[in-house]
Amino acid sequence: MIELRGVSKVYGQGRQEVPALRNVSLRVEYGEVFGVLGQSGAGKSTLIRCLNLLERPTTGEVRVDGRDMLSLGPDELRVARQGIGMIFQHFNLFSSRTVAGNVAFPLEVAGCSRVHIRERVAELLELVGLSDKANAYPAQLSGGQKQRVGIARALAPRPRVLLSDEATSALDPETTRSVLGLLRDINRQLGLTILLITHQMEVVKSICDSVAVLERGRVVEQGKVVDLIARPSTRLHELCYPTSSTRNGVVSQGGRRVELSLVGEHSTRPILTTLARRFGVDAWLLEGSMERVGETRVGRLLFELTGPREAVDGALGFLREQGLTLEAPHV
Ligand SMILES: Nc1ncnc2c1ncn2[C@@H]1O[C@H](COP(=O)(O)OP(=O)(O)OP(=O)(O)O)[C@@H](O)[C@H]1O
Repeated sequence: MIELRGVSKVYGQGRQEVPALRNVSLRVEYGEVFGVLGQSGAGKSTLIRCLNLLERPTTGEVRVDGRDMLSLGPDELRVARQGIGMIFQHFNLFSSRTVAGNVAFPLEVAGCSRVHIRERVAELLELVGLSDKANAYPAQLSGGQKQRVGIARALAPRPRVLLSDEATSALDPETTRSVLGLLRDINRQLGLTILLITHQMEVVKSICDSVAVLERGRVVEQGKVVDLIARPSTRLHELCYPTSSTRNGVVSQGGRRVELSLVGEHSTRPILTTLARRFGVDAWLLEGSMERVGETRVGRLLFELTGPREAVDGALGFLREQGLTLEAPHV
């Protein structure tokens, strides 16, 4: 659906050159919610702007919905952009237009009839839960409501792709959750592909199917969110559990230290009790957490096993056989 191949973007010239993207390749499948996670200055805005060609890459290829974006002439590009909706951190609403007027705007630009516009606007306001605010002005709305108007406006021309530029960064945690929930519903109901850029791990955990981690203009990691979070050696895991004691060292029981990720069904089993019963080892819990990543429960346990060497080896072998993601950091 969206593909970047070897995309680089350098701003400025000569000694003023700033490389914002370095050889970025990524692939977003149809119907996915794909997150690009990165700190300030990582190149996220540049990346999203290279997708709809608000910024032209210095080198590389950009494909959106089967179109080679860099080969399009001005008219074709205008049509292609109608298939790409966008929402923004600061909403970018017209303050002099009502909610309905804001949502109607792209339809007016596209030359749609008044009747069609009226019907479509009503339908969209219902979708985002703002039917009762049609005649309000942006200044009379909360941040979350403003972003809902932004979403309705972006969806008006029935885009195939929605780009979200830090859409929840200016919102409080509860409003963030409700706007993310709306995006997830829209993704499911309309089969809309969503690419969002964010610096918030919570956003990735709550709605993204896949993620690319961007650091200093490079994609350092890319894949399914659950798979990456569950593997202790990944950057996403490290970002997700920043205070992990595996590296800092906690009070040791002198045993074999194990870090375990429990995904889905595995997270519901009494794993430590099983080890104790079956192998006669003691499991000393050092750290643990259980949370939702999208709709999957993902648990993380850090513990030490003590007991006779063969028993500990047996317990570790058992964990491996169970297909549990297992890492035994050096003690
Ligand atoms: N128009 C420009 N001219 C020169 N340098 C730029 C321009 N736009 C961005 N940059 C530089 O490119 C790099 C990436 O910037 P970009 O805005 O893409 O990052 P970002 O991850 O979106 O950051 P933030 O989250 O702070 O918006 C930064 O070093 C930035 O200073």
